Amino acid sequence: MTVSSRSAVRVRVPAKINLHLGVGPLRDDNFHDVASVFHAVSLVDELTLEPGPPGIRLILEQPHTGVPVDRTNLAARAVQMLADHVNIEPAVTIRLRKGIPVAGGMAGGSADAAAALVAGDALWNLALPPETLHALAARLGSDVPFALHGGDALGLGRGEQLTPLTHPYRRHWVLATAREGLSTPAVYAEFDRGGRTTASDPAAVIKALDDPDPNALADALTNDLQDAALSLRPGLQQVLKAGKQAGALQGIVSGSGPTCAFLAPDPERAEHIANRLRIAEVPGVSAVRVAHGSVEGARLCP
Ligand SMILES: C[C@](O)(CO)[C@H](O)COP(=O)(O)OP(=O)(O)OC[C@H]1O[C@@H](n2ccc(N)nc2=O)[C@H](O)[C@@H]1O
Ligand SMILES: Nc1ncnc2c1ncn2[C@@H]1O[C@H](COP(=O)(O)OP(=O)(O)OP(=O)(O)O)[C@@H](O)[C@H]1O
Repeated sequence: MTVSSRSAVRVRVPAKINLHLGVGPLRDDNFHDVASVFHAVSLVDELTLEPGPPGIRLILEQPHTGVPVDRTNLAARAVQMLADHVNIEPAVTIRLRKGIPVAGGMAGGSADAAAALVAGDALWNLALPPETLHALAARLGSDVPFALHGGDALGLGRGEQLTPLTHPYRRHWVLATAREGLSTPAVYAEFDRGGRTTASDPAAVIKALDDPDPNALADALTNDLQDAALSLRPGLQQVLKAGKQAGALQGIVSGSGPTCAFLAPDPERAEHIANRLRIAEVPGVSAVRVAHGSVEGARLCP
């Protein structure tokens, strides 16, 4: 198919934290049913898509070990899937600037896939309905649909069946990223070895989102994968302890980890906690960053 194409488009896409991650038993398709409360935070990747030579070329704007630059990159896979869907031979260059930690439990690759779908839709003037983009996103990965939508949402099934959760409150976070990533399948496999069969109920976190008091949310934060992540990376116990000592209301492993997310009462105290954590120099922590949520999902930059 021949398409009219713009010169270049740029998309910003956020990371996620799971405010609640309830995990059920392993399904026949080797995924787990989850009850996830997703929360998009202001740590972003930027993806630019521009016309290029035939094929899909990917350029990382800063070198990143662990991020593939071939067709296995989730952004390249998303562009290919979109092109196949509308019967286009792609001829594009993807430029990726990563602000989301790699293999950090913050859905960085998923974010790039969502950004690539939005960028391809715009570059090729497709104007696909949101349901089509959502369906393509779900085929790319369980966290990809949420990266398209952003905000706060309950995710059921593999995490791809989304119900938006609306509330007026901004939350303040300190994120301690790790020097070394954790593999999501490895954390789920460790969870299976634990033999747990009942997923935690997300009701308390959903209720706490409607409460202006951040202590309510702090008390409700839950991650059924946390013990598995801690068993694979025992040093995270020390990170969680250091965040609490630095003044966080609560600390939690983000998704499959190893990033730890700490809830702060307000922006000033988030900065203060971040500074104290930096000074503490906890082993294994590569960076400490402040973020807020929720923020919107993958969106074109003006
Ligand atoms: C841990 C979370 O980030 C929480 O939001 C997600 O559940 C993981 O989502 P994701 O990285 O998009 O995962 P996918 O790319 O769909 O799947 C990668 C692997 O994670 C495991 N996986 C993922 C999602 C799910 N509901 N159950 C699983 O068991 C499976 O081993 C799967 O092969
Ligand atoms: N665009 C991408 N950015 C980062 N990693 C990618 C990308 N495409 C593919 N990958 C591969 O995916 C692996 C997981 O990276 P990612 O940053 O998505 O992990 P994650 O944030 O822990 O995922 P999640 O929270 O969704 O489980 C990486 O180790 C890398 O091999």
